[in-house]
Amino acid sequence: MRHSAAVWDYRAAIEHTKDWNGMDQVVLRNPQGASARVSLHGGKVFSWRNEQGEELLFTSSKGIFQPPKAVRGGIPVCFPQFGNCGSLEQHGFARSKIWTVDDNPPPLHPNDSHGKSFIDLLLKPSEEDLKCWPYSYECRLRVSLAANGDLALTSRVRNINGKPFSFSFAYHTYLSVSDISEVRVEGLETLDYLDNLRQRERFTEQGDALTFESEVDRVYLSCPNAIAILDHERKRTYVIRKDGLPDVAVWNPWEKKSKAMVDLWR
Ligand SMILES: O=P(O)(O)OC[C@H]1O[C@H](O)[C@H](O)[C@@H](O)[C@@H]1O
Repeated sequence: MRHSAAVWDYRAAIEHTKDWNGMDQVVLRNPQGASARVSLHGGKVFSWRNEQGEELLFTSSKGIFQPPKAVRGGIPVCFPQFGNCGSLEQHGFARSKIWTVDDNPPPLHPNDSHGKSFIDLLLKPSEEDLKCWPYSYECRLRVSLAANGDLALTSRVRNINGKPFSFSFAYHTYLSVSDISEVRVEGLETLDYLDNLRQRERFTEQGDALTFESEVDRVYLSCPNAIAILDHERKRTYVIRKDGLPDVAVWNPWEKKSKAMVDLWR
């Protein structure tokens, strides 16, 4: 008896293109029509759409793309520093560097490859970069879009020459939500957090879910590996799963009078 099966060619689901500014970008698609767009500027996922074509990530309307500035929105990669806890620029330099595509990436695990498209991006220091941060590293970012539309980001940082260094790392994910007063975050209850609005003083979360009535800028410590963001108005729930990253930062700016998100960028 002969068997036949449709073979999923992940390469066919990847499109290399350019944005209006001439910057290289990569579009991943899944068979159901979901997509993710990744810019080589910053290695940033700046669009993630579901099967209905709805955008799931927020990008500032003032975020006109002008390298080397990082537009506020999408999923900026914070490396080798998160926030301003170090000598480097806020959130490190990775989000404003030009990454390259690895044309020969390690394959997906066979049990986890059906209908999945992915791209591996690499960041390595230039001679100029070494003057600011004198460590030889290779940062790999794999962005994958699954058959069910799930988006996954996986990073690996390699020390190239054995000279020790320490770093912090974060995915600064901007999710698109409706009215912020209709949003709640579940999974952070009872946890300790550092409040950036109070000189990083330590508090314990008291509510049964986090809601937003004013500006919030916190780092929750030692979080569970799944949290949920419920958007009641849109009837949409984002479940964020993580592995290997202990803390969760929650930031929502606030325009006091209009209760609208402050739509700024630097
Ligand atoms: O303005 P950016 O550099 O993009 O950073 C945006 C925000 O990032 C973090 O979440 C910080 O805790 C905030 O204080 C900061 O304002």
